[in-house]
Amino acid sequence: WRWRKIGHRERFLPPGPPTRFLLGNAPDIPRTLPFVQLSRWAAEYGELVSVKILNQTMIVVNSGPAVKEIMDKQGVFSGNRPQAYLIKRAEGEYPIFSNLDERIFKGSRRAYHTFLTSEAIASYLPMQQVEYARLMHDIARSPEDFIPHIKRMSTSIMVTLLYGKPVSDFGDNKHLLYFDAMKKFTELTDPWAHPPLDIMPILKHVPARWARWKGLCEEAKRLRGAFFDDITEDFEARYHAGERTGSFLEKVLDHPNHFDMTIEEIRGMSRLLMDGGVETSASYIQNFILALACHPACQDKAQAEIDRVIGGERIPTLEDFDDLPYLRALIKEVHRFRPVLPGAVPHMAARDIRYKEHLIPEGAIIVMNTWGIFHDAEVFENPDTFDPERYIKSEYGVKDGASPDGLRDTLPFGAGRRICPGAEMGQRTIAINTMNLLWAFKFTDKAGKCSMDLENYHAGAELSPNAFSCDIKVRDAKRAKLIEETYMYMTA
Ligand code: HEM
Repeated sequence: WRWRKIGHRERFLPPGPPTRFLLGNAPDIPRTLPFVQLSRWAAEYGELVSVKILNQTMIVVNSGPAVKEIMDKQGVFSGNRPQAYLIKRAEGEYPIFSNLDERIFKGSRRAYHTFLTSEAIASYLPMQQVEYARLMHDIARSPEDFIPHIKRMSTSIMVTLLYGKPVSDFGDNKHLLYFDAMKKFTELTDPWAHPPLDIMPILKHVPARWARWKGLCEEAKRLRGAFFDDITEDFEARYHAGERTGSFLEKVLDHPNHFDMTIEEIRGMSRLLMDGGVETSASYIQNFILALACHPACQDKAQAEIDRVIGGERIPTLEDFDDLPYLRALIKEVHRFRPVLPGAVPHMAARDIRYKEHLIPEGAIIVMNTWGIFHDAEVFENPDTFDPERYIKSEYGVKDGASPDGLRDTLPFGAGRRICPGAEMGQRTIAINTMNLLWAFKFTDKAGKCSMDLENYHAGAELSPNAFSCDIKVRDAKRAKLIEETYMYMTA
């Protein structure tokens, strides 16, 4: 009789869409942009929605207050991760899937808390400045390649932070290898593309000729190895020869007992930091440029502010950021309108969790619906309209009379015990690059082809615009000269 219950919603669960025998709601969740469907259900069923995928329960959290109560305040119960056999098979030690009580989770969080503090991040800045300067220089030289230039910058920022050497020192196109490997790797994270191995482990024994996923794991492992082996071996050789650049990994290896991690686990942690930091930052900056091209009035306003505060005689510095309220509003609106991780990264309940009249059972997957929260018409005026002014009118962008409870600037970076450990670093990369780009360039959609419609984004856990082109020109000759001189100075 237990079989007959598979796929059905238990009575004690929060409400949700009708289920089907065995499959539950699996057929109703689209493979592309699933968060749109989750948000429709949020509008229909409320701030907590339960979804069944075979016998697995998924709880979708759709409001700021619910995130605050369930994920932030009860973070110790809601901070585990669901297992992902395919990723583990391809990656080995990789702390994103570790649970809160595991040694590797504790060691890596300790490392983040020690070496990703505000002071530590400030100490990496001189190493990274050259990358920011190079991005402006590269875009000025070949504006049509702005997307590869952004990808190079974000890869290099992280390689420099972690391994103490810019990515171009490993070959001019090394960063493209990383993005190729990530493409295969993210295919493994598409839950609808593979058999449900985490729910039905017996499927792991299917012979390779009938299991496409086995070949995919091997391919992802090979491509990731082609990128990381080189960089890791180079770093370890330099480290053991006594070279010190002040990088994150050096600092961890200098204190082996403090973190209680094996060398394999430390290597896994640095791969995870790369994966956490590279594509997210690159996607955000592409989104930002697309927003400028699509909303020229917002671009004009941000540039007028930059010209007033900074002028054209010097390049912006981080200290300018606090004096640019419109730019800060624009950054927040891009995060709200097109969040890079619209469903964050799934958590799992370590035990039963109560919220109001609801019960989230132990073992349930918990999805923070960042998209749904940011597009809730009860909280945001015209949520489907791009409008940075909402963040000038109110700190969290909410409409008159709506409560900002549970909203915070770090919401796009997740929640609770798993909140993104690179949030401050990511915000800093975004602050510097957005100031620089607005100061340096005019972005124009001359062909009238730029659009932030969702159909121009690719599917997957990450919301990143499809490749697009826009006309990019340095704003004047004085700025062109300064860009060139700064780059020459930084690389001298
Ligand atoms: C635009 C930039 C970024 C965005 C939007 C972003 C967003 C996120 C989100 C939503 C999560 C999931 C949090 C959760 O489960 O509740 C996450 C996790 C993570 N991020 Fe970021 N992130 C960014 C940049 C970075 C950077 C620069 C780093 C590294 C320095 C980083 C490292 C990580 C790591 C290691 C995790 C996994 C944490 C864990 O499982 O315990 N991220 N990020």
